[in-house]
Amino acid sequence: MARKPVDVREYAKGVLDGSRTVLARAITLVESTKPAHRELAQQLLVELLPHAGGAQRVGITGVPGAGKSTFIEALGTSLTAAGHRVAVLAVDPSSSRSGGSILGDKTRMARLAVDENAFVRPSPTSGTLGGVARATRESIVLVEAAGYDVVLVETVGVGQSEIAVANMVDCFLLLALARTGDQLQGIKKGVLELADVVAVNKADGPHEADARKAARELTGALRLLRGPEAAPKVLTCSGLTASGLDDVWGAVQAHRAALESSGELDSRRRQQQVDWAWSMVHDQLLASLHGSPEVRAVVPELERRVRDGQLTATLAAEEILRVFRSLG
Ligand SMILES: Nc1nc2c(ncn2[C@@H]2O[C@H](COP(=O)(O)OP(=O)(O)OP(=O)(O)O)[C@@H](O)[C@H]2O)c(=O)[nH]1
Repeated sequence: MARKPVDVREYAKGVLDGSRTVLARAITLVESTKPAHRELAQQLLVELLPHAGGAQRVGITGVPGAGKSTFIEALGTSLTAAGHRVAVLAVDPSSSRSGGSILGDKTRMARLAVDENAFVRPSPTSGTLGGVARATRESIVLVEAAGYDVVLVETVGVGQSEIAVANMVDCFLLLALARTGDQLQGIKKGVLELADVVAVNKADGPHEADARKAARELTGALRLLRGPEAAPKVLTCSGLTASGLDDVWGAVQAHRAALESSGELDSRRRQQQVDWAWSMVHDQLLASLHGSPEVRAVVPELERRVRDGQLTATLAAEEILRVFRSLG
């Protein structure tokens, strides 16, 4: 077993040399919330940033049961067979509550987990969505520096985590399911607005016709929602039989090529960095507000008075902010 790296240079060298053990440890470092680790992690990221940015970053979402792990396993193995190096990361804030990650679990991607050209990492399991998303964003830098040229970031299609993932990738892929009667059931409008490519999954055997019908309906719905120009392409595929995966990957690449030729890829990534900085400011301000004993001392009473109609929400917010600001 490799010796544990002790300083930033050693970490950086190990990552750049493609050591999986050091890469795994470096990710653990960026996931840590301990101040000493945070400082070391930031130094490491500064060191590795010049070597990052080379991968195709793809977000993958879908409701639980949409077949994300089967799809990623099939797509990932076909990409490694074609000579790519594939990293799979995940954003699953529920894992911080349950203590166990439902996404990116190695046992769900048995073939990819033992593929020497793939690196599968479960979702970080500590902290808020902001914290989990930060760790995953920083892990993208690490896996890119380690030479992975495709980064797949998986997220479960419930809650705010899709927005976080859409903001860290070049292409956001939605895996949908055919559901007779109500094809849009379970897919939130917000996710339809974020998707760059949509694939109706499990288009195999007796489900194939339903999947094609769902794809047509989704195409119509997306044109209404986003306009004919901006509406993403809707395809059908099966993670189980691997049919249609080439087309889905083709659509992901076509989307990237369009972004690249218009110069938008670069500006999108730069804007993502700015948004990321601000989202950390928001998270940290809120965390220090909620963590302050002075604020906590006044909040229950203010909330009670708002609930009872004795105080307006505006005045309550002003009072909370006044107490927070007075702390200097
Ligand atoms: N027919 C068919 N079944 C599939 C396909 N992909 C996955 N399944 C089945 O659907 C179920 C869920 O698949 P997973 O790949 O675990 O799905 P997931 O979206 O990761 O699900 P969660 O882990 O619950 O989020 C499993 O029973 C799979 O065998 C597919 O392409 N076709």
